[in-house]
Amino acid sequence: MASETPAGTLPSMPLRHQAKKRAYVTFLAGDGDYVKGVVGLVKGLRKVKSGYPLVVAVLPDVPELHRRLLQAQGCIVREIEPVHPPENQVQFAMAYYVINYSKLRIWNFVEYSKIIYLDADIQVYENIDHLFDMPDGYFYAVMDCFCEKTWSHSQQYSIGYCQQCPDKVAWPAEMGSPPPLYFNAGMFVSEPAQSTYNSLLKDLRITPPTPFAEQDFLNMYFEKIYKPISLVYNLVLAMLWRHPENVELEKVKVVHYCAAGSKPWRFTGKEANMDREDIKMPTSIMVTMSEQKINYIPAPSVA
Ligand SMILES: O=c1ccn([C@@H]2O[C@H](COP(=O)(O)OP(=O)(O)O[C@H]3O[C@H](CO)[C@H](O)[C@H](O)[C@H]3O)[C@@H](O)[C@H]2O)c(=O)[nH]1
Ligand SMILES: O[C@H]1[C@H](O)[C@@H](O)[C@H](O)[C@@H](O)[C@H]1O
Ligand SMILES: [Mn+2]
Repeated sequence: MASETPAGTLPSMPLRHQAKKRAYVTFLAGDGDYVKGVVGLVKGLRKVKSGYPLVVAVLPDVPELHRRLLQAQGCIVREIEPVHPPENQVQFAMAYYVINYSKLRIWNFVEYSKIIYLDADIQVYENIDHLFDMPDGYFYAVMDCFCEKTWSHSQQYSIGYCQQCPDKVAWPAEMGSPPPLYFNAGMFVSEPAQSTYNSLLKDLRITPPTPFAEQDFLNMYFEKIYKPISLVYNLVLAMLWRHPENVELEKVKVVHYCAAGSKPWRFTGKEANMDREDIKMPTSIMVTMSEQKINYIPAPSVA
C-alpha cells in the first residue's frame, strides 16, 4: 500500500495543518508615521480575535525602535530588500508609490501557504479569518473606484466611467472593450510561491512603471485569476461619497483610509476632506484606539 505521507513532510503532524500555515501581512517603509497604522492594524486584528499572526515586511530604512515597538505588539518583523521598477519617466499618482513595488517580496514568504495582505492604513472591525478558506488558485481582492482625483490621468476618469456603477456612463464603443475589472491592492488574498515570486520579478523587469505602480502591475499579472470579493472586506473610503448606494455600512468589516485627508493618525481637521462627517467619524474611532496605549520601548543606552 502506498504511504499517505508525501516525502519531506512530518508524519506526526496532520497534513491539513502542515499545508495550511497562514498569516496576515503588511508592509512598512521609512521612519515616518505609517508605523502608527501598523500598530492600529495589529491591535485591530487582536481585538477581533484573529487566529493568525501579522507579519510586517519592513524595508531596511525602518528604524530599530519601530521594529521593536511592532514586536512588542506581537508582530513578526521581516526585513525585505527594496524592489526597484525599470527606469522611466512615469508620473506616479503619488510620488511615494514607487516604494510599493517592494511589496512583491511577500510572494517569497513561502513558509505561508496563504496570506491576507493589508495596507498599514487599513483597520479591521470584524474577524475575516474565513477568507483563508476560499478555494486556492485565485487572487481575491475588492474592486476599486475610479472617481477620485488620483485617477485623473486615466481614460476612465476622463469620461466619468467607474466600474462601481458601469451603467451610469457606458464605455464608448469607439474606445474598444471596457478595461478588465481592476482591484485595489491595499487588501488581497494570495498564495506565496517560489515560482510566482520569480515570475513576478522577471515580468517586472520588462514592465514600464505606470501611475499606480505595483497596483497596476499586480492587476495585469493576476488578471486571469482575479476574483472580486465584497467591498465589505476593503471599504475604500471614497466609496462613502462616490457610491453610497453600494455601501451597507453596518456590514463593513475592513476600512481602508486611503482617501486624501483620511489617515486617522494624521487628522488635523484642516486638510482636504477633513471637514467631512464620514471622515471624522471612522477617524475618531481609530484615533481613540491607537491613543489607548502606544508604549514606546526606550532604545538601549549607547553609553
Ligand atoms: O511612507 C510610507 C508609505 C507607504 N507605506 C506602506 O505602503 C502602503 C501603501 O501606501 P498608502 O496606503 O499610502 O497607499 P494607497 O492606499 O493610497 O495606495 C494604493 O495604491 C498603492 C499603489 O502603489 C498600493 O497598491 C497600495 O497598497 C494601495 O492601497 C501603506 O499602507 C504602508 O503599508 C509605508 O510604510 N510608508
Ligand atoms: O490605490 C489607489 C489609492 O488608494 C487612492 O487613494 C484611491 O483613490 C484609488 O481608488 C486607489 O486605486
Ligand atoms: Mn492604503
